[in-house]
Formats: sequence, C-alpha cells, structure tokens
Amino acid sequence: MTDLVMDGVTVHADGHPLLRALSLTVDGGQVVGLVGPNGSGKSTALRCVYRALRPTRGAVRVGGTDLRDIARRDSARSVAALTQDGGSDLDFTVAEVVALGRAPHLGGNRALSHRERELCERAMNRLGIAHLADRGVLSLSGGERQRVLVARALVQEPEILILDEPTNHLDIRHQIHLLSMLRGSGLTVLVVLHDLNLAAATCDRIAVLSGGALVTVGAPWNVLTAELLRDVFGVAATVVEHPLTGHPQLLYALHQETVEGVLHP
Ligand SMILES: Nc1ncnc2c1ncn2[C@@H]1O[C@H](COP(=O)(O)OP(=O)(O)OP(=O)(O)O)[C@@H](O)[C@H]1O
Repeated sequence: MTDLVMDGVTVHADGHPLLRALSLTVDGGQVVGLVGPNGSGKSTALRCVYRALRPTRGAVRVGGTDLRDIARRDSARSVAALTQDGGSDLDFTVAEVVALGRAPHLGGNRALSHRERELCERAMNRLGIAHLADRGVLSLSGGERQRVLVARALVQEPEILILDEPTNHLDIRHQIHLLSMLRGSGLTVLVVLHDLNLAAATCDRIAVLSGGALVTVGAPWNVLTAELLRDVFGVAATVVEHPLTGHPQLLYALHQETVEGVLHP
C-alpha cells in the first residue's frame, strides 16, 4: 500500500499564501478527511496532489517518490482524482465515461481487455449505475453523475484516491455507501468533506485546515472537540458518543443566541 506525504507544501497566488507549509501524511490504505471552513485551502491542497497546481515550496511524495520525479503519465495511473467540476462537459454514455478510467493504462489505440471490461461492469454494479450504462451522462441527475465519476476513478485502479466533496449531490444512503466503500477499498484516500459527522464516522484520521494552515490532525475523537468547532468554524456544538457506532457525533446549536453564548460566554 502506498503512502501519500505532503511535506511543507506552500502555495502562493498573486503574492498571497493559499497554503502555508502543509505537512500531512496519509498512510497506505488509510482514509484521511480534510475539513475546514470555506476558503481554508482544502481544494488547493488536493490540486497539489493531482498535479493541477505546482507548490511554490515543499513536496508531495507518493510511495516515497517526489511527484516531480514521476512522469505525468505514471502519476496519472497511480493517482485518481474526483474533482468538483469533473466530467461536467462529457457528452458520452455512462459506460464510455467509466471506461475512460482505463485511459492512463491504454497505450495507443488498444481496446479494453476482457478483464478491463469486467472491471468496468463491476464498478458500475458497485455504484448502482449499471442500469444507466447506455444513458448519456449529460442527462443524469447530479447524484447519478457523481457515482459515474466515482466508478471511473475506481476502474483506474489507482494507489491514491483524491476526492473533493464526493458526497455533494448524494442522498444520505449513497453518502454512507460511498464512504464505507472507500474505507474498505484498501486505497490510500484523501477526501475533502464538509459533513463533520460523516467524516467522524468514516475517516481514520481528520486533518483540519484554517487560513491555509494545518490546525490539527488526528483520530476523530481527538480532533472533533467543541473547542475546535467554536474556534475554527465559529459554531456552538456538543460532542456526544454515537449510541450505535461509538463515533463522535456533533450536535449543533441552531439558535444564534446559543451560538453567541458559547462564543462570548
Ligand atoms: N488562483 C487563485 N488566485 C487567488 N486566490 C485563489 C486562487 N485559487 C484559490 N484562491 C483562494 O484561495 C483560498 C482557498 O481556496 P480553496 O478552493 O482551496 O478553499 P476550500 O477550502 O477548498 O474552500 P471551499 O470549502 O469553499 O470549497 C480561497 O480564498 C480562494 O478564493
């Protein structure tokens, strides 16, 4: 299993720091959730891993090798990314889009092998989209399209999987299904999530970003505290133990007076 290491990754744009010396390790086969307020640098961090952005300073290492020393074609095989805007302009059928996940492995005009066709079918079944195989992706609902893109990422058979808010558009059953599947996949996963309860239930570790810097990283129980919710997100919350799973569960106060009471006791 392949480790992903971000080592002092700094990104500047127009002289402003978007990411400040971010150091974060995702051990092989683990799922690390990246959380933080809007604009805290989560997508910027992911972009450095899937090479849409080049860090100003610092390095990203996959399996111990600096990404800069890996040919783009090779990292395109080992790192799969599900981005916010991925696939929104693809005028293909579902089966074709899923098969595109094999593109980094196909040299020249080689057609898909029998094994690869089976891989695509298995992924469509796992994501519950097999019945949509011949539909154009542009005709799908947001949640259906999101599952197509996850299937495409899985058939790539990457070592590292990067996901930017993959539960966007998914109903609660599909959110839980997707994240449990990631957890059992054996892949090294770095995933941006806004739903902290979902992160608590499905991530091995949670990393919190604020203002482009890492605030803390650790097991959900160590990270998701009422103090962190107040200081980083400006939200009043109580943390309880989920009665069925034992995971931390955040109960948010929705009344502004309660929030004010916690923020300014
Ligand atoms: N090319 C750029 N030039 C200037 N600023 C940028 C650029 N790209 C991103 N930013 C800014 O950097 C900050 C971090 O953006 P980023 O998309 O990484 O945040 P995020 O944590 O993913 O936010 P969200 O939760 O809203 O998706 C934001 O303030 C954004 O406006």
